[in-house]
Amino acid sequence: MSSFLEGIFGELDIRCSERQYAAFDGYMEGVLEFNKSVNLTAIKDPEEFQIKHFADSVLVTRCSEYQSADRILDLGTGGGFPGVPLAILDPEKEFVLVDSLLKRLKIIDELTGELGISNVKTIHGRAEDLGRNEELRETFDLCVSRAVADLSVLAEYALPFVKVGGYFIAYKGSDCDAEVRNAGKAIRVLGGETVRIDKADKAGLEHNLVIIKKIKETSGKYPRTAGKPGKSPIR
Ligand SMILES: C[S@@+](CC[C@H](N)C(=O)[O-])C[C@H]1O[C@@H](n2cnc3c(N)ncnc32)[C@H](O)[C@@H]1O
Repeated sequence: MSSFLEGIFGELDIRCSERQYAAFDGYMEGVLEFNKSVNLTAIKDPEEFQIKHFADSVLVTRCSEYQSADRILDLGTGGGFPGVPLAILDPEKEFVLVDSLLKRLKIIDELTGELGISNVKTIHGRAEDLGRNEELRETFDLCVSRAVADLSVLAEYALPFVKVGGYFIAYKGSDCDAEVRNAGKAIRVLGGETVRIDKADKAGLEHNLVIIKKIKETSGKYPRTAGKPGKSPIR
């Protein structure tokens, strides 16, 4: 199975050891098995899984903002994306995976434990609550997040976790210019500044990485209470 992934990673100039490929295979098999009883992903075909979950997750490794980060938060990780593939690729970095659904995190814990992926820690909770926890607030070099919320909402979830000088990278669809424009005020109010949008156009992938720098502390007013950012985004 790993030869298919090797082919895609080859196109992306990503190199892995046999052990890492075995971890990717084991994680996919585990997710697909658990997926029979707990909804983790709509993707069931192994090749599509490797493109949309593994290759898509690890494209961020080309960004210098990722390369220089040591402590990384994956917000709304679901079945472990992009956090687990990144943790397999970069065992020297520390990954914290947050989600409001405990069932999904327990599966990630079980699979990463079995596969010896020791640089992953999961935390259960909503971003709006955890973002006020002093042990987490403004402690991450980088926050990444894929398929969680509109950027104006996501900025309120993510930016409180990022250290001043660190980055938030949002995985977005191929056509996200209007979404980024609409989130301009929220990003500014929360202490961020959009640096650039990286377009992914390799290996059949179509997405954008929106790279936001944290340039000043987030006001103590944010994040607002659970549910508020979604109901009335900062505009
Ligand atoms: C569509 S899934 C995406 C999962 C994964 N990031 C991916 O790309 O496959 C969105 C996930 O975000 C989580 N989520 C949504 N809002 C959240 C919040 N406010 N705090 C924490 N997790 C949240 C959901 O529980 C869900 O697992």
